[in-house]
Amino acid sequence: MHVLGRETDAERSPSLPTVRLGSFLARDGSAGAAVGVDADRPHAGVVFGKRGTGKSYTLGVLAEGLAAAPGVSPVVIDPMGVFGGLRAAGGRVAAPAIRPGAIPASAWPDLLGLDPTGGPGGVVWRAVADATEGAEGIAIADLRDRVAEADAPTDARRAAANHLRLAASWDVFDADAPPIASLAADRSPTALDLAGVPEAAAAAVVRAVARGLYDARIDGDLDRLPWLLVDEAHAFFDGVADPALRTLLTRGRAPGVSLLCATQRPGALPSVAVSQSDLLICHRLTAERDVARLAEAEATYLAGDLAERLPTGTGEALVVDDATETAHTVRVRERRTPHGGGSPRASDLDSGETPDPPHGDGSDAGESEGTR
Ligand SMILES: Nc1ncnc2c1ncn2[C@@H]1O[C@H](COP(=O)(O)OP(=O)(O)OP(=O)(O)O)[C@@H](O)[C@H]1O
Repeated sequence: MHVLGRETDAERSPSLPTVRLGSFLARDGSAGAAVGVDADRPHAGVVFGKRGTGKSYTLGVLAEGLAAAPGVSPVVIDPMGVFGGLRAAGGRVAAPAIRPGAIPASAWPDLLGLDPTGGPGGVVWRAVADATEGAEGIAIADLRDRVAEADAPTDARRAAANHLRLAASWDVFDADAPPIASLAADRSPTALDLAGVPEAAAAAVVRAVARGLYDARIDGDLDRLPWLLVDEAHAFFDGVADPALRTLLTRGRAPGVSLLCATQRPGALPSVAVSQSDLLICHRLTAERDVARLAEAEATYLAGDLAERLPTGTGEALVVDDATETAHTVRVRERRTPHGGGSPRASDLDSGETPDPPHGDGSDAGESEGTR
């Protein structure tokens, strides 16, 4: 098997943790040798592709494979709620829950859409800083108590309290939330279902999880090597999650934390996401800005017209392997667990409905199943 992200080490290679990705795709469309992804060492990677070309599916293939690999633990950020199928691989789907103290005081104004330099933003910043100093298990209610006692104008205190009330309504903050390291304590994959969670709250969750996994490895609280798989990643590089994701990209490999970002909008990711990635899996892309981001991999072996080289079929991808400095076309294997993405098709629905009577047969159509 050709293993992406692994320096050639022919003797040990077959026994090292590897995730099966698919097969090489020959020019005539036939499947060639098996292709895998190295799971022995930590990596940073991106999965790109237009809508419907197979990004989430590929992320699911990787999550399944990681769930079967020794010594690692996949955690999936699932903004669309499509990774429930991982339960069939022994995985769990968790509602997001983070401690308010997981977001640093300096990031709270931004999280609440407040100006950090003064007024209500300043009141919130101080309240979080004071409340979290030397204390754990802080609840949003504690922060509101601090705000009420703050030495600040009434208007600023009232606005700060209102914004904290809004944050409480997101239902992601919980003073008793389990430590982030518990998400990656064993090999079973965890999908954090963020479907329907407000954007700011989802960003807070991603920040807390990315930073929490990193800190847990640095502090020696996590035996396994976590892999954070972020679907729709463009949504998280533009807000409070950004610094934590950048930390994983630039410094995650030293403590052993991997990051895989999937997006249909590569152009909306920062350059560092591509320049720091040693794994690049690219399904079909057409927008110039997105192809340009891919070109920033600055790999000479990618020279030529990239858009031309991208395969067109669903589940087909160009993979760029930094370790061996090669680019190949692959067909991603089929999932072993159910995939929740893709658009619904009317022909897949088993409605049990009686077909409509032929037009003009004179019968009283009455109230049909579909209109009740
Ligand atoms: N490797 C594959 N093998 C077989 N079918 C696949 C493969 N990859 C994708 N598909 C099919 O294509 C559909 C779309 O894939 P997927 O949901 O991953 O798209 P996407 O690129 O994530 O789109 P979106 O941006 O809408 O989330 C899937 O539901 C699945 O049926």
